[in-house]
Amino acid sequence: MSSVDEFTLIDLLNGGKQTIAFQRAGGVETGIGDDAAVVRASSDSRWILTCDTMTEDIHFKRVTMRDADIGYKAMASAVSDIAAMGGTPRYALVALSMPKSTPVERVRAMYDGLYECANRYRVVVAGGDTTSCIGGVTLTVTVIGETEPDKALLRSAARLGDVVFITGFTGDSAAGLEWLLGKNKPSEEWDDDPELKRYPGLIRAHCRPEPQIEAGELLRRSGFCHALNDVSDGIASEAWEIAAASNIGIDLIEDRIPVSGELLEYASKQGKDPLDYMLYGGEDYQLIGTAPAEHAVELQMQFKEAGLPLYLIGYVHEEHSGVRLVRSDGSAVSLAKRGYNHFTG
Ligand SMILES: Nc1ncnc2c1ncn2[C@@H]1O[C@H](COP(=O)(O)OP(=O)(O)OP(=O)(O)O)[C@@H](O)[C@H]1O
Ligand SMILES: Cc1ncc(C[n+]2csc(CCOP(=O)(O)O)c2C)c(N)n1
Ligand SMILES: [Mg+2]
Ligand SMILES: [Mg+2]
Ligand SMILES: [Mg+2]
Repeated sequence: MSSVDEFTLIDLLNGGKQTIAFQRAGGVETGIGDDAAVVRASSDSRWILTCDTMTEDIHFKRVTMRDADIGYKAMASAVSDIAAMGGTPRYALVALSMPKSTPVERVRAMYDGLYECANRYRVVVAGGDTTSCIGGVTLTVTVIGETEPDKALLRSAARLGDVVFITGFTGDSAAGLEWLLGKNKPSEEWDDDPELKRYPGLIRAHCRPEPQIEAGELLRRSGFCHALNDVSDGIASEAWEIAAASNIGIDLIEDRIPVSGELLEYASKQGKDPLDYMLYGGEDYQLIGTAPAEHAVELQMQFKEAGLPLYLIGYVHEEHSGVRLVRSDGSAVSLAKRGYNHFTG
């Protein structure tokens, strides 16, 4: 396994040409390769299908998340992939695997968090599955969302003449994770430690991410959005996915990428560059996408009216493929397709 990275592995799992033809005949309009699949539901509706897994020691530890956060984030990360398609989440199925020794109170707390998130985004939990397992707790949340025909916002839709936007701060979650791992304190004891109250925004970003459903729906309804992705693996990795799927290049302008005050403070205390967290950290669940430059101001106005932020952080480029970072002095450096990768990271 060590020689296969996560993305190469997924490419090996698409079932080959016959399966793709079978998927098309079955009404799958967008299959493996985007944040979620798009499937014909009726003449005027499309289902959006996605699932996301959170597993102990890979996505969370006792020292990085409270039990209620684990359930909340499992639901939030799956809902986020519906936002990344510009869809409206409707139903969820939840698969839970846990060791026989797991205290029932722990599971209860996880589900309190999971339902809190589901209620907030109006997702109906319609069922699931439960098994014992060897090892830690694993939660897999499948979400079914909805959109209109030809309205799903795909990674492959970026065009020359587009600007690149993002819906909010990135890097906070990765910094929060680093801070919590450094503290190494079981979450039950966080309240007793005043030090842990120093970066509430970073901890919130890591433990209670906010999937950008409202922004995704606004982007869909505006009719201006071309490509869209949610930031689960870091800006660099997600921008690369858009560039590769759309066959274009992307330039990100360093000074335009929004950064939170807490991340600036935290990174400077650690003697680190905040950009490392922003570009390569992941689990931010903001939306990054592209829209035609001539509609950028109007799109920003619509976001302003809705009380939502939208930052223009770059543009689509034809002179290169991949992603570059334009620094303050005007120089452009290639960004590695680096980010969180389950099998190489
Ligand atoms: N084991 C698998 N079998 C079939 N398809 C898969 C499998 N794992 C992932 N996929 C598909 O591959 C595509 C990319 O999946 P991936 O998990 O990288 O999505 P993402 O939204 O980019 O990232 P994240 O998991 O961080 O949300 C999706 O279309 C997904 O449905
Ligand atoms: C204890 C601990 N160590 C590391 C991380 C970081 N991490 C895990 S998965 C992932 C990418 C998104 O997941 P996926 O691609 O599965 O959606 C990231 C950034 C964490 N959250 N907890
Ligand atoms: Mg995604
Ligand atoms: Mg995934
Ligand atoms: Mg996801």
